[in-house]
Amino acid sequence: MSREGARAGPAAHSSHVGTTLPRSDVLEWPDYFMAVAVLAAKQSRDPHTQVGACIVSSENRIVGIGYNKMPNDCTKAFPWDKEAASRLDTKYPYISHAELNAFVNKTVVDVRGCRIYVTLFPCNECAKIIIQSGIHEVIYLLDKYPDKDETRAAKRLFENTGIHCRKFKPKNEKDPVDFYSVFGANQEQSN
Ligand SMILES: Nc1ccn([C@H]2C[C@H](O)[C@@H](COP(=O)(O)O)O2)c(=O)n1
Ligand SMILES: [Zn+2]
Repeated sequence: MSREGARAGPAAHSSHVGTTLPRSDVLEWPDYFMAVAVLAAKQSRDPHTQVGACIVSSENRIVGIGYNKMPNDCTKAFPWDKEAASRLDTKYPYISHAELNAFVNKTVVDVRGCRIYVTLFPCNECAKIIIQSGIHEVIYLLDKYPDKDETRAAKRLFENTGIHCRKFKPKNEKDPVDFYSVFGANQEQSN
């Protein structure tokens, strides 16, 4: 069917008001939400890894979006380095994670029963926020650091609390955005 919509023939027309059929080739919800997370990630100033998160209610409403960033007014005052003689001179103690920012930016009081779409598997600190806030499902794009203690601890926390984690699988044939663009060209897509 053409993307411009279609004219209903006499048979098809019987269950529709008017003569023009509604478009059927729309984005599936999961692809839409992960695309929003990817777009949010593209706002990140992290020179190495851009991360996005999108919290979604059981009624498929977006209730929070975030990306990894330095706290407000700290973008220039703190380092972006991954390595330094002291961890205090790296970005890690200062950066505010995408999941935390999505939670801070929430537009509803309560996110219990929501799910979160994230471009990177959550760390243990974000896992704690997810658990404490009552989010019950995590859909992630890439498990980039499966061997890091932060990831392993997050998995333990999720397993222990029954939070369902699953890898995102696009539903539409054509990606609405290049999902893996935030991870660079040669990123492994299987994990
Ligand atoms: N759950 C997570 C884990 C990490 N991030 C952010 C923190 C850093 O900005 C970046 C990871 O940097 P890399 O070690 O790959 O240079 O990802 C996050 O937002 N959420
Ligand atoms: Zn985190």
